[in-house]
Amino acid sequence: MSEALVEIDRVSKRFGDYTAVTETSFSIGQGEFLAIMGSSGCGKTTMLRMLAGLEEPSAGEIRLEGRSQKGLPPWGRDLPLVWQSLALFPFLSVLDNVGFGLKMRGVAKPERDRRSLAWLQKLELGEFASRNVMQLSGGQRQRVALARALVTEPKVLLLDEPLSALDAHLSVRMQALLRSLQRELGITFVYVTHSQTEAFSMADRVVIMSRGKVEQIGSPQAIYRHPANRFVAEFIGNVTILRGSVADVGEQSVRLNTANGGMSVSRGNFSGSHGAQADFYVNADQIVIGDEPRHENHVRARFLSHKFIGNMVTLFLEVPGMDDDLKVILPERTYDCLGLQPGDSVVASWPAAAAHFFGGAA
Ligand SMILES: Nc1ncnc2c1ncn2[C@@H]1O[C@H](COP(=O)(O)OP(=O)(O)OP(=O)(O)O)[C@@H](O)[C@H]1O
Repeated sequence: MSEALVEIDRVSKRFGDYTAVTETSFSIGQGEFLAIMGSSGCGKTTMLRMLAGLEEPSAGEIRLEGRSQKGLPPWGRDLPLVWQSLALFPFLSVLDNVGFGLKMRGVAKPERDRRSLAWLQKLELGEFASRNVMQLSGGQRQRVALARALVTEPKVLLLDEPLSALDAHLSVRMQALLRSLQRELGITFVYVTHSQTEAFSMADRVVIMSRGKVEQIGSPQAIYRHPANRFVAEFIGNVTILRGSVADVGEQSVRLNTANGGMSVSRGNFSGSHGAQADFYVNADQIVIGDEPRHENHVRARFLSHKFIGNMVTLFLEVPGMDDDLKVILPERTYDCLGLQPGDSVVASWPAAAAHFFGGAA
């Protein structure tokens, strides 16, 4: 990670008896695009509001460029917040909405208008400058909100689900715009979202939170391939979790006895010993389906159902002795070639390299 711009140092937030964020620490790098994800109510927005100065931490400290932000009001920070509801002023023109932050900072009208117009042009909204914001489309308003936040040239931009009210097509366009803008400006973005697609397509690193705690921080690839624990694996949803007792620890792989026979798992930095119970996960996109086993780990399964995600298909297979369905992700074409019908019997197989222990990636 690049040099830390923001440090969240053992920060907690309590609302009465309820702890929304529990002693959380992580740093955000200069110019980084950081996405925060997690189940509903896990404390994402509270974290963002503390960064923005809309809530004070109950304990711990937030530092920007090494300076404590304690007691600083939102307008005294370099951390503006753009959120889903936008909060544009309906009675002001587009230009005056964008210039509002500059007005609060005492910038004179001609300079304010010059800078606001430059941002509107950058976001392809120049022709709408004199319009009332209520006469704009959802996507245009979203860009006005962005221009309003960026006009003060903040060090960090905080975004709370800014695209959730947009339709899928517009959301994809806005994702591309946000990403290129962030790269071009070199501004640090902290982006709260429910959408894995948004987080994984835009962010340099993703923070996964659950019940006020950070479960994992890492690149989208690292989180996708090596979830740190059961929560992250289930949240991301691209693996099947299995359990077995250790039969043999080899150099490259570990042999386990499971309810479905012996299975080999990448050893990574696994340190358990013979007889120990261990959870492991199998990556859904590394499982092969056919009539015969093609890899050393294999189970006979019954095809239950499928779900399209873009041009990939997730298959759900029932395997006797397994608590959860076995998930398999295939390209749509491969799935079509298989011609599967619900109830069909198949063999699913995977190499040891497709199976890992939690937190065990070498
Ligand atoms: N002002 C408040 N007073 C009391 N409880 C609050 C307050 N703000 C948030 N909470 C509680 O803190 C927890 C975390 O809320 P937060 O809004 O940060 O969650 P979130 O992860 O952003 O959720 P969502 O994805 O649903 O928006 C929730 O249980 C919420 O009810």
